[in-house]
Amino acid sequence: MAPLQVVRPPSSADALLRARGVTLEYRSGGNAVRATQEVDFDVFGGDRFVLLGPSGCGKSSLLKAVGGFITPAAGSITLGGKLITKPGPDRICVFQEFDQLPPWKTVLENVMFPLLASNSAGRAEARERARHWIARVGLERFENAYPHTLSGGMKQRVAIARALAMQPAVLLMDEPFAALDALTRRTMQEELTKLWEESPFTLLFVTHSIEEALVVGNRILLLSPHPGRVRAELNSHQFGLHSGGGADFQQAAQRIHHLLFGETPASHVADPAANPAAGENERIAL
Ligand SMILES: Nc1ncnc2c1ncn2[C@@H]1O[C@H](COP(=O)(O)OP(=O)(O)OP(=O)(O)O)[C@@H](O)[C@H]1O
Repeated sequence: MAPLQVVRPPSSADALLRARGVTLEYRSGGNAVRATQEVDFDVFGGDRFVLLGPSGCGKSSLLKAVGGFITPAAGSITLGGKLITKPGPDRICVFQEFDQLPPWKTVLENVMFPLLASNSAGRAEARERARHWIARVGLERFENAYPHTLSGGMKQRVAIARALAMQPAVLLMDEPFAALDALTRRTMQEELTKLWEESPFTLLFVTHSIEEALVVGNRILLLSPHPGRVRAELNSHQFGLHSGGGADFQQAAQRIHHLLFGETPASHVADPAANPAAGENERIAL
């Protein structure tokens, strides 16, 4: 195997979102379930940052903590230097479930709703912003449709329009395409990437698909199984929608698989002499 190169990320002082020593626990009865253990990561403005790992490693829990829905048992998460303690309109989440849209509201009403409910815009502005984003996701002909008349992919487009209309500091996505068929999933990855290319936003994206992580992300945090710990941080900006069949892409996917499920910790694979300051969690270029 060719030696892995250590990537030097921008200084963490410039991070928009910063997680430090984040341990997440759930209590049920007298027992505590530890979901993550001392997780560190930095997300910079305009990153497409992916949390990748096997089922149960705490990806969704980390997203919920960034969303402000759960509080770390230890450690902290800051956004723009401020400690996250509760949900806010600066962090909007798109989920996997198709029923995240109230069925009694039309597409237009669904997209307007959070803008109005959070007092982010008056009715006229909310309408204008909603129509803009509905058009950006290609649903202008469906403004007055109800969710039950839409396909799964169309419902996810509405959820994305609704989230981006809020202009969040970070868009949170929890396996948003996992319930779609393979072809639609690919299309949605393409559309999300295009939206980002047209006007970049900051994305924190959870998936357990290695391929999806490489296509969607520019940086990937690999988490080890339960409780989730940082296994490695990867730079994947060189891959995109059209690299799926390429040899480099396949090799990168295999390396990630090895890092996730192989026995050699990333810190042993990378050449520590190349970056003595990297510490416990190596940053690796694929
Ligand atoms: N509400 C909850 N109460 C108790 N335990 C929970 C709760 N939510 C998650 N857990 C536990 O926390 C751990 C991490 O779960 P989480 O859903 O964050 O993992 P994940 O990596 O997102 O998994 P998946 O890919 O399967 O969605 C698991 O062991 C899970 O059982």
